Amino acid sequence: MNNLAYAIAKTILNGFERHIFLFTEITRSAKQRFEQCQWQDVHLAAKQRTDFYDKRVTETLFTLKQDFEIEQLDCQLWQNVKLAYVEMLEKHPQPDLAESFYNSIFCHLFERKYYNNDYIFVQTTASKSQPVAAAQLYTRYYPDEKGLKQTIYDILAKPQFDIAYENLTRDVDILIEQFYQQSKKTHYTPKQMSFDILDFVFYRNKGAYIIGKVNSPGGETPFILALVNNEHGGIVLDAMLSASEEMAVIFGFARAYFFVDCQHPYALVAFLKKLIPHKTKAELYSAIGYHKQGKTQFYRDFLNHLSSSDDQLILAPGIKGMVMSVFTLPSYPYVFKIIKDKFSPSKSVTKAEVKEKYRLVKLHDRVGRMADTMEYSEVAFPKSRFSQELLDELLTVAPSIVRFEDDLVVIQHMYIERRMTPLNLFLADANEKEQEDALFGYGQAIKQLIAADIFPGDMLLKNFGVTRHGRVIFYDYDEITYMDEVCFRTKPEPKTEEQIYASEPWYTVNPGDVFPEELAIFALANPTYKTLFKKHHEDLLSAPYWQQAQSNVANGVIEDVFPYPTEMRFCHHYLK
Ligand SMILES: Nc1ncnc2c1ncn2[C@@H]1O[C@H](COP(=O)(O)OP(=O)(O)OP(=O)(O)O)[C@@H](O)[C@H]1O
Repeated sequence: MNNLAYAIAKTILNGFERHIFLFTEITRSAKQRFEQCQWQDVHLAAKQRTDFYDKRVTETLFTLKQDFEIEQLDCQLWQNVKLAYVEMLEKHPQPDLAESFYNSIFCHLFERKYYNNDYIFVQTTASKSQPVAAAQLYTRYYPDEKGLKQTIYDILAKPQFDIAYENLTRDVDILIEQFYQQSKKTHYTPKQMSFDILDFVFYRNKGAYIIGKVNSPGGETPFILALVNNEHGGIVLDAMLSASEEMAVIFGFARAYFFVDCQHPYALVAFLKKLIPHKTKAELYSAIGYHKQGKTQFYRDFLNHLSSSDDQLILAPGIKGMVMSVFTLPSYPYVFKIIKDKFSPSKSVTKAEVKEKYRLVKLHDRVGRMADTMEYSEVAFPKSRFSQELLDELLTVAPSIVRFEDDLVVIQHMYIERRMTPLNLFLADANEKEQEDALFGYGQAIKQLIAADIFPGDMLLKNFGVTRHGRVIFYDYDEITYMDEVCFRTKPEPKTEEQIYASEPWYTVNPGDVFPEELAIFALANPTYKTLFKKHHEDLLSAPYWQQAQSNVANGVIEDVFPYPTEMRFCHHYLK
């Protein structure tokens, strides 16, 4: 192997290792933030960590350009760089992530035509790595040895929290009862059971989660145990979830990423995939904070799906966006969103501002109410897979970023996110019970977003989607702002005839003024929807609710958002 290739490969690996070092450091400190209720710091750390990867890529590119004067691709040299890198990864604990980092570097340096396995890791070589297979991820407990309760105490003591549990006896009794109620597979004697518990606590927002499974002759019962801090120096077991749908919601694509101090994400993702089969590996990588790896994995999955399907990419059902053009592959549950070259006159944002808003959402706590997006550059699709209508549309609305290369359509920049059913379409097809649930969810989504310092801007029904779990999620980010950028007002009462019949507002309206009562006029014009919405969220139709939310945000109040139904909380068993 030539020395130059080796030196370049080593520089890239050094950049990656610095990334892992800093990522691990900030991830590890999540335990302390949980114990000490440092909720503002939790958000800050989440924001900072999401940015780490891009920062390390930029630094590494700088070093490479400076040390090796890289300009044009030397084919032989870079094939050797990849070989040297593969060799270096043989005993590496995170070969999968290191490969993605390599891809990021290469793709920043050279053109798309070289993005193949000679130069980058389109396909991974990581699964052959030994250390990953040997990773110690979980501890097996046998309740027969010390008794059921003591075993559960041992499991809960393992994280070695610096603060005590508020009332362990009470919580463990409820926990045992919950297992009994939720899963028949746990109806066995301690002698017949064992528990596999992941050695890492998952931290996110104000919660901590212990994840594992019960093994018994009846089969496996995967579960997630949610812990919260009572903010008076005690930890409380808050809920136990064992239904796979509920577990999937905890790992949902609209949540912030977990902080999990695991040095073997490849093995952890494989373990989680068995517990929550609904989730793809890509989603699980993202959920544990490796969102760039999630992106790599998503693209691999998507290429596989493309080669094993034959349906056409089409415009996404629903009302067309004024800023984004959105398309989808019916057989794949994602949408592809591109920013149009020109926006409708009613939109005053610029392309750069739209990108900035999407970035804000990536870094902000999404509180289970904003879809996560993956941002891609230079994405190539086979031209034969586009419907003519879609191709015509893209070339009309975004010619500057769509081009043809041989039989490919290459899109210079796009976002990819989970496909949902637009709320306006969902409501049109729903029965009254489903409509009520969805409108309840719509109001909840708005309440949780504003409590998390996100003013959604455009709250029309078409800007929200309904997931397959029935959750309502916001996905139109071009008008969002922080709460202190708006002024919530009540419309003044008209007094004179002139004012009553005025076709334009007779009072002054400043930029940033918002009249919450207008939500009922614009978003809820349909009287049935308005009535159902008002049943649960009448408060959202007047300014004081919003002003209170705004002042809470300004005072640093961070509300609890539980990623599970409130009726599952253990406190219902002892608080009356
Ligand atoms: N995740 C998704 N799942 C399903 N459909 C979606 C999704 N995201 C967007 N759409 C569809 O594409 C349309 C336009 O998307 P979006 O609201 O993001 O664009 P926009 O240009 O920002 O909209 P607006 O004109 O309201 O500003 C939506 O109304 C919806 O029909």
